[in-house]
Amino acid sequence: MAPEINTKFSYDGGKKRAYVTFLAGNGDYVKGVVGLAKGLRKAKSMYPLVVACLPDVPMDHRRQLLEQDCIVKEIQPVCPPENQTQFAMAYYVLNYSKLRIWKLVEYSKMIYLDGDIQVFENIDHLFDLPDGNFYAVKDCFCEKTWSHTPQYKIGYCQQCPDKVTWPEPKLGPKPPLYFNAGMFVYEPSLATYYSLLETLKVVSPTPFAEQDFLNMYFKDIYKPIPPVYNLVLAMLWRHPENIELNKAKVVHYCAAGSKPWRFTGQEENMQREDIKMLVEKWRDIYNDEYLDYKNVNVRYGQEEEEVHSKQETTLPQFYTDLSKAGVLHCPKAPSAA
Ligand SMILES: O=c1ccn([C@@H]2O[C@H](COP(=O)(O)OP(=O)(O)O)[C@@H](O)[C@H]2O)c(=O)[nH]1
Ligand SMILES: OC[C@H]1O[C@H](O[C@@H]2[C@@H](O)[C@H](O)[C@@H](O)[C@H](O)[C@@H]2O)[C@H](O)[C@@H](O)[C@H]1O
Ligand SMILES: [Mn+2]
Repeated sequence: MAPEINTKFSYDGGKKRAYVTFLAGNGDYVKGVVGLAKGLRKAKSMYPLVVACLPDVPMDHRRQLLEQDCIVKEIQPVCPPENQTQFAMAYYVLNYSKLRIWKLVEYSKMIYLDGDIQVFENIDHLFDLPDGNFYAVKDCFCEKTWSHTPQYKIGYCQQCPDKVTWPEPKLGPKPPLYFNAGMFVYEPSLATYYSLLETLKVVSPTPFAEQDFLNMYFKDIYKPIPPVYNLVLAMLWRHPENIELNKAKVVHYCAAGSKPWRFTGQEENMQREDIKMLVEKWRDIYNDEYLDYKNVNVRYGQEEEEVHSKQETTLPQFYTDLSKAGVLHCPKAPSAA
């Protein structure tokens, strides 16, 4: 039996890096997190996956995560101030607990991924984005879940800002760019962590819970990154002109009825061929036993070679992508040689 090899490095150039996700309850989101762990492995990510678990995550679910080589860390819930807010989804109140990930200061840079996200292509290069900013993909305001907002009411969306002009005289300044909080690149920091918790005490909760809160808190350092890094499924029918499906590196199964582990195809848009293809892509990874941690060690050696040889060739494309997106004004990309 080949010796167990630790197939994940947290360090890169002396700085500890890791992916992190959030798990609550004893329901079926654990399947999402197991799928994410296997997807990161298939994409040959060099960094571990930390799972921030609320106390109500049962031992059996934690065992499944440990078996997939996840780093399981228990976090305490974060409750927003007493409020009468109608959250877009009742369970969003538990999502404020995501704020605990700013306390993971054993890491210098982390990429947060929802448990209903899958990584189909290596995105390790995002860890090399310049420090001091908050990187995430712009969300879309066109789904019914946004019907409470002025932008929805007038048909305005940041994905197509010229379609409906924002009526500044009537509604005041255009809303700042708004990100989807299912995926973001951030730097853990105790100062930020305590500031977030203190600020939360004096901010009234809103329908998109911690996503609204994070957008408000980080609005001055938020830098949009291309939608290939977080394909919010509704974009496929709301803004297909902004999407190149075959280039999506990260897919976020956040549309109603799209969670792959409980997909029935009954809900609106769920009979679309692209949706059914993406659900199958997720299930292929989840059901692939060769991606289980216990089965990959023996093959680790030769695959690692591939990763190293491939690594040098991904950086220039990455810099081109992000400088094109206006995120990075970087000097001439390093030569591929
Ligand atoms: O019962 C739940 C609900 C949510 N989550 C976590 O909270 C994240 C945000 O919720 P969700 O993805 O359902 O929100 P959406 O992106 O669909 O609005 C999930 O991805 C999970 O990581 C969880 O662990 N258990
Ligand atoms: O707690 C609020 C949640 O808000 C976000 O989900 C929304 C958002 O994407 C809307 O734009 C869509 O219309 C909607 O379907 C979707 O559920 C995040 O994905 C999730 O992680 C979490 O922060
Ligand atoms: Mn999600």
